[in-house]
Parts: sequence; C-alpha cells; structure tokens
Amino acid sequence: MITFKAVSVVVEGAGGAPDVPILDDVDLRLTERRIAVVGANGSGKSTLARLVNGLVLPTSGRVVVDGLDTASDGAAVRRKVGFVFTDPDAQVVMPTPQEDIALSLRRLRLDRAERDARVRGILDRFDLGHLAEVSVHSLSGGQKQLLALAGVLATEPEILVCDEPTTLLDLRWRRVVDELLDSLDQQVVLVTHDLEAAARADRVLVVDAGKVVADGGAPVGVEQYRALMAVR
Ligand SMILES: Nc1ncnc2c1ncn2[C@@H]1O[C@H](COP(=O)(O)OP(=O)(O)OP(=O)(O)O)[C@@H](O)[C@H]1O
Repeated sequence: MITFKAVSVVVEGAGGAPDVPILDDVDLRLTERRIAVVGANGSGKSTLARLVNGLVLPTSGRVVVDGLDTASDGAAVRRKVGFVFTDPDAQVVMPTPQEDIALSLRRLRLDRAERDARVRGILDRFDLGHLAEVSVHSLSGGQKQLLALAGVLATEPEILVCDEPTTLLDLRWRRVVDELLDSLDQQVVLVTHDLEAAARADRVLVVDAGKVVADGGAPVGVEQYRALMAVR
C-alpha cells in the first residue's frame, strides 16, 4: 500500500526568489491495482509519481510504501517500486538490449546460466529477442520504450510507477505498451495524458496546481478532468 500523509513539496526559489510550492498537503491511501494520475501540464503529476519511489522526497509529511518510509528507507523502497520514465534514453544505458537487461538483473545475483536464460525470456516476452545484440541506438522509439519497461520489470518490482510511458509512441506501439501494462499483476501507478488509458484504471487522481482535486473511479475521474480543462 502507498500512503501519502500531509505531503507537501516546495522548491527553493532561485537567486532569492520566493520558494515554489509544487505539491500541497496531499493525503492518499492507494490500494487499487491500477491508478491513473491525470492533470494539466505542470500540475504536479510527475512530482507525485516520483515521491512514490523516493526520487523526490517530501518537504513536509511522509510517503510510506508497504511500511517503508521513502525518506529513511529509500533503497528498500526503490527495490520495491520500479519507475519507468517518459524518455527511455533516461533508462537504457548499455550498448545492446541483452546487456541492458543483464544489468537490470544484476541485483538478483543469479548465476550466469540462469541470468542468460532470464534475459532471453524477458526479451522474447517483449518481442525484442531478435534484437538482443543490436545497438540500442538502432531501436525504434517504441522498441526502446519497451526495452526500458522490460529492464524495470526484470527487477521484479512489486509496484510499477510509469510517467507517461506511451507519450513518444505511435498508435501501434502505444497499444502494445498499454496491453502490456494492463496485463501486469503488479500495482501500477500511471501518469498519463491518454484519457483512454486513464479510463481503464480502477482509480483516477486528478491533479491541479499541486493538489489532488478529484479522486475516484473511472470514468467519473476522467469526466472530472475533462470538466476542469473545459473551464480553462
Ligand atoms: N526541481 C524543481 N525546481 C523548480 N520547479 C520545479 C521542480 N520540479 C518541478 N517543478 C515545477 O513544478 C511544477 C510541477 O511539475 P511536474 O513535473 O510535477 O508537473 P507535471 O504535472 O508532471 O507536468 P507535465 O504534464 O508537463 O509533465 C512545474 O511547474 C515544474 O516546473
């Protein structure tokens, strides 16, 4: 379970400018399997997502994941919570897909034969097996996004946080990634501008100006977001 207790995030203003509030007094208890986070650009969605695995820490309040405080148990939280960035280049670091997945698996301390078998299995599952040894620079944007997702899932996270994982993708690859995310057993927190994806979630959080202004089941949450955008 993911819990936000009176969480605020404030960043220091540059050059003596006033501090900038990013998230304001957010309380959440997230138990649903599929949670979508929607909201306008700059509303605070990524900040909220990054709080879940301790990439961002609260200025005040606490974020607790299965009993682990992200501020004091950051490493343990990150073993539990996988994070997929919008831009796969932020995540894919090795020369080939095979090496990239092997790097992700390193933490599991498998022997070589088992690790190689797992790498092959994961790449095949993501339809990347035939590209195992090519340069990652030759992959399409969609293939790279799948590789980034595969690398995170290879670490067997209990919770997956994805920050707009399909934004760079064409319709075909978006469908592939959507179906894959929908098929996962893990709890998934999905930041998205794709309202079709949000509508499939069990719960939709609408973020506006650093606050969760609506919170409920889809499609009601999606409608609340549409209504909020319509008055702008
Ligand atoms: N470290 C930081 N320093 C200053 N401002 C920041 C920092 N991090 C985030 N912000 C600002 O906080 C606001 C919320 O940012 P965030 O990335 O969480 O928004 P978002 O809802 O994910 O936006 P988008 O949909 O455009 O990705 C933005 O105005 C952003 O510029």
